[in-house]
Amino acid sequence: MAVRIGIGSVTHQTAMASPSPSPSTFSKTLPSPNRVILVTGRRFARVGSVRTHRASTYLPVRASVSTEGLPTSSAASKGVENVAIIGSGPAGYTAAIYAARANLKPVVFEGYQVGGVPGGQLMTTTEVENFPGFPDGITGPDLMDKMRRQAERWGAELFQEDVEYIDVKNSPFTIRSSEREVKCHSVIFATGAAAKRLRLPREDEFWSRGISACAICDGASPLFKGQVLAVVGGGDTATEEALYLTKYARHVHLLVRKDQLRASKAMQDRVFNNPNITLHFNTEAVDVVSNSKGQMSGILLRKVDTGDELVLEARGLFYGIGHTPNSQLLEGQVELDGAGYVLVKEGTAKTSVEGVFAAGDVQDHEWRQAITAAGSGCVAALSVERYLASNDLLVEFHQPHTEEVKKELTERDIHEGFDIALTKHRGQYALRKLYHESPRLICVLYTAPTCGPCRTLKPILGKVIDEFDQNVHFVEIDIEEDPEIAEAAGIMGTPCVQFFKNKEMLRTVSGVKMKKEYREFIEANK
Ligand SMILES: Cc1cc2nc3c(=O)[nH]c(=O)nc-3n(C[C@H](O)[C@H](O)[C@H](O)COP(=O)(O)OP(=O)(O)OC[C@H]3O[C@@H](n4cnc5c(N)ncnc54)[C@H](O)[C@@H]3O)c2cc1C
Repeated sequence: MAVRIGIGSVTHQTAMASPSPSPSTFSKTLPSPNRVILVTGRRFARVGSVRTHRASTYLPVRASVSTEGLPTSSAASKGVENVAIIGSGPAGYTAAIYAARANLKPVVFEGYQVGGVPGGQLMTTTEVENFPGFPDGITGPDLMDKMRRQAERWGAELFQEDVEYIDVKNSPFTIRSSEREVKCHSVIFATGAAAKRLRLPREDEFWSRGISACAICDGASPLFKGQVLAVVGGGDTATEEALYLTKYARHVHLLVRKDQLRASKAMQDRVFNNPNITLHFNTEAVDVVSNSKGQMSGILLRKVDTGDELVLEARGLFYGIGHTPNSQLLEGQVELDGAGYVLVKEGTAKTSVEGVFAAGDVQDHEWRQAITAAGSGCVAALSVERYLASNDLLVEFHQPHTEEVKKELTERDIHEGFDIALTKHRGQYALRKLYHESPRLICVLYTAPTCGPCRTLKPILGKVIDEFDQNVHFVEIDIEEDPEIAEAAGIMGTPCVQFFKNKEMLRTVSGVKMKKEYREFIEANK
């Protein structure tokens, strides 16, 4: 049923973002001096809120079509890429930066839903305080956005797609996602690991707001400093997390489901001898409880031997129940350890298969930090370069130098910039104008600056909108810049997409959904 909401007259003006193609050229240089291919490409000048930026892009043309009918990535020598990188956490993007700077033009599968979101685990956290170079800290999504832009700037080809199939038994290797197939001489596997969760009823509500899976990352944050905290688990991870948290917490409770610890004897002794840790055996967490301000205030516990339930006062709950490496695609092809971590030769990124390298948490059950993942991504990319060169497989791609044109938006741009003929817009001024004047279906994306999934959704939705250019209008609303309009539209969280037509609200879609869901709705309502 259609719902009507009122978006009144224009009260505030903001800038618009709209792509305008301008012709340019780029060259792709192959090793032999007489093999230089010049191709006319396109660059897009974007008018953002403060400046215009010209970025070089590779030609958006697919070189060939695979036997399966899927497009390949852009042209490489005989359709075989130097390297495919799977994963877009710190390991994947660092590998992409190094490989791109080595002129390898890496193809990066950033992922979409399987094994995390594009940008990896840090997209799910707020402040990152320990990544070098950011003395005042940086939010996880901002850090990953910077890494992504750096990879893109040096020429990495990025696809927000999950890899569904890999064949590294036959050379060249085959990587297949839902949308394309790539043949490549080498692979960097950087698919990370997911912290195991308890799936408590209110877990999503308090994730990063009281519940965490990383004491080293979050223990010192103001949310937890000086508070009573709890850790779940009985192995080395949980005991280590509990001991680490005693540096910052007022007191730490260790919740163990069994009647004993699984951790090493040395760790057990350290826990038993620490007066700031209270052990609770035969105890499981059932849910978290909150106070009247909506903050986490305790944990509902159940004694597994008696069934008794009680609330333990605590402001934080840390999961120390292990991680699951995202290595399923390599099962049966590359050697994994008992827990599924990719085995690499010590001190290298080399796996049991030549040309297949692994980096980051998927091969590291011990350190699991952004900086160690980034470091191993660097090692993997440099190893790929050596591998390709020593096997005479390396094909170099050179990007032309491009200048960045900065333009401050003037008041006049803002007043006169609105053009209903353009498809993509930004801000409440544009939304109000379109709401009243557009005959097209209007797709509104509500975002927030610190929302990681918003950054995942933006390019995805952008591509779908491009498919329906002229049939749809798109507006992005930053709910911090335009709180009134978000409130009027009843937005409770971001990302959120609303569709309007003829002043009727047709549908609200919360969170990040598969591309086809947006595509099908637009197709049916355009
Ligand atoms: C809540 C939280 C807070 C943290 N805070 C900090 C911190 O403050 N400091 C710190 O140093 N570390 C922190 N960490 C740890 C840090 O995030 C990880 O160590 C780091 O992200 C590992 O990087 P990675 O590149 O190996 O993998 P990930 O970041 O896990 O990225 C894996 C990537 O692989 C992709 N992927 C998976 N499967 C597929 C597939 N089939 N196809 C395509 N792509 C796929 C995913 O989409 C993702 O992009 C935190 C972790 C969590 C969970």
